[in-house]
Amino acid sequence: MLLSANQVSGKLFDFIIVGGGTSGLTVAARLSEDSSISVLVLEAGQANLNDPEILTPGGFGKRFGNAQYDWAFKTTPQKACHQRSFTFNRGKGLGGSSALNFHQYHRPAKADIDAFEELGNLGWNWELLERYYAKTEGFLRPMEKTNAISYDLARHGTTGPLVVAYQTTMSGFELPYQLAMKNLGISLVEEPFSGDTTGTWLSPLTIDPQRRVRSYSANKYYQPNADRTNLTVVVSAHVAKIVTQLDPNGRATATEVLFVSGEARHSVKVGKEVILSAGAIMSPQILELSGIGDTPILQAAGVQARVHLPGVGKNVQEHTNARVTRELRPEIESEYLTFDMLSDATEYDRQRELYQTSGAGVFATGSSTCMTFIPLESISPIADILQKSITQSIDDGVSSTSISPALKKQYEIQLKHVKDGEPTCEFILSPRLIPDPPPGKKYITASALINHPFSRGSIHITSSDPFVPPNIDPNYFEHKYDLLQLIEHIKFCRKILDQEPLKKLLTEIEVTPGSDVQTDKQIADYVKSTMGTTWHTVGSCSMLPLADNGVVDRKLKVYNTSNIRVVDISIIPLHIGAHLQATAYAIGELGADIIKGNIF
Ligand SMILES: Cc1cc2nc3c(=O)[nH]c(=O)nc-3n(C[C@H](O)[C@H](O)[C@H](O)COP(=O)(O)OP(=O)(O)OC[C@H]3O[C@@H](n4cnc5c(N)ncnc54)[C@H](O)[C@@H]3O)c2cc1C
Repeated sequence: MLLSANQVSGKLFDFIIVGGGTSGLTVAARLSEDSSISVLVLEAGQANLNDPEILTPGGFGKRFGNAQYDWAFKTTPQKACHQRSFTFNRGKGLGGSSALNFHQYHRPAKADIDAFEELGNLGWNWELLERYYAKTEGFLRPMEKTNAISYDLARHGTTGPLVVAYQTTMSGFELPYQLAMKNLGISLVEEPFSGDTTGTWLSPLTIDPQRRVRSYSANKYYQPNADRTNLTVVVSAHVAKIVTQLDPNGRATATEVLFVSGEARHSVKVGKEVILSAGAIMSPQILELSGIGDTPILQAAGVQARVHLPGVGKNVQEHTNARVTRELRPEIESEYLTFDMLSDATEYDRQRELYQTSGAGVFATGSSTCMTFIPLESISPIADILQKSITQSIDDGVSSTSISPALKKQYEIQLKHVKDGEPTCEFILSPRLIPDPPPGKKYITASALINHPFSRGSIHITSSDPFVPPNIDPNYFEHKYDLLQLIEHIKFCRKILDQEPLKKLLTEIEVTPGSDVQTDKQIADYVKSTMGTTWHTVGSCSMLPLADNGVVDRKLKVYNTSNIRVVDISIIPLHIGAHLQATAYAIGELGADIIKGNIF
């Protein structure tokens, strides 16, 4: 049930979950299955329940920058990107980023998950995570079979709360894209949920195909359980700090959580555990505000250190993306659905009406569904040279000690994945010009993503004020390899759009980067000037051994605390080749089972 801050103020709860987002509401739903324990969720944003702006699938992106839904964090100026500051949109309100995301739902490659175990987290491997991915998923078979869709039902969860389904309204580019890829030697993947993602496939989406609405943690994990008397949710409750007591060995035990609602400050008492699920930006911030982090960073921000934990807010990894856009030929454009249509005010209203009356049109669709995951050698003739250069650069860093033994372990796995031909490059076809199309034309965009960056950034507080956002530094292109790879990706995006049968749908006009951008130097400059985030930050509360700068152990317990866990996407220690929501839900499901003592 939803209660006000005053109604819970001063009260005791067994479990207090900070953040009612993707992982947080998953944990809350599972823990409150046991009616003998009390669970409180504190969410900084509003409830936003049954809100058509969230539920309408094609409305994604429109809420960016709107404080009711989006934190809209800003990064520090990025020196390798002409000092640009990037906006890191993050969902605010019940559902968190699952209320703001673009609906794509899929799993990473097996090797990505097995790497968690290789880094010292016994049991965190594909075989285990596969069960929790399935537990979330309520996969629905497509109502109509098309040539572009292939799946193996045995690999999907069909009884989980989250509706996962293929898009009912296709853009029209799905098959031409897959055929173009085939002509480029990239084959179709029969079932990308199997742990083998290498190739081309269509992503299912978290859109309910019957009701044509967003399926997300608030309407699938919270609302069906909202009448449980042992599950309390308070919205507009901005958590400021976890209060801890130290034992003689310096181990911290959470006793209270302080939060601000409106102008008023409140505290709630914790009986068993505090679970941080505030996401990759805010979970490290709350730990640091609570005096858990790297002592010099805490002191500089005016926070008294309680537990010296240097890994907090470090090891930050972020997916990046850059794009090539071409115009659709005017004589065939009426046959294809693109989001560009919405930049025309009359068409926007027509599409809204269409969606409201019949659940059809652009607003019923999610974002891009055409995905490709492949190794660099599949797309670049200089892959080998680039890979030798990054290997050398890592070796040099290790010799000069600029790369720590802990980071070396991560890089060894990354280099092994490169050598083994794991799919480190991602391509997506989007039916639109990104970001803002002029009215009257249609476009398609081939985006290239760097999914396994070698660069590492940080997220740290600079103030003890919980309303001052942390300093977010993704440290883009710390390693030149990340940029050099992206240059090769852009060249391949051009090849994709220049390949039949896609080619014949397009005019000769390349909108971005444009035909005058040809040399590697020009492409590099284009990437630095236009590249975007993929909203996929991980690593800021890494699950790693303490000696390797870990923040949580394999049971997601914060080191040197007795009852504080982090259960969200921030615990991923090494980035994965997938969009993150499926993994955020799986971490929530697995985290709940760990807390219940069902596993480990
Ligand atoms: C714009 C965008 C598009 C994306 N598109 C996709 C996609 O198409 N497919 C995909 O797989 N993934 C996508 N992702 C990524 C994926 O949705 C997220 O990685 C995932 O949902 C994160 O889950 P989380 O539980 O870690 O954090 P969140 O879901 O972000 O939850 C964190 C919650 O904590 C709350 N909170 C934060 N600070 C406080 C505080 N101090 N006090 C109280 N509450 C607090 C927040 O308001 C939020 O509700 C996208 C992400 C974004 C932002």
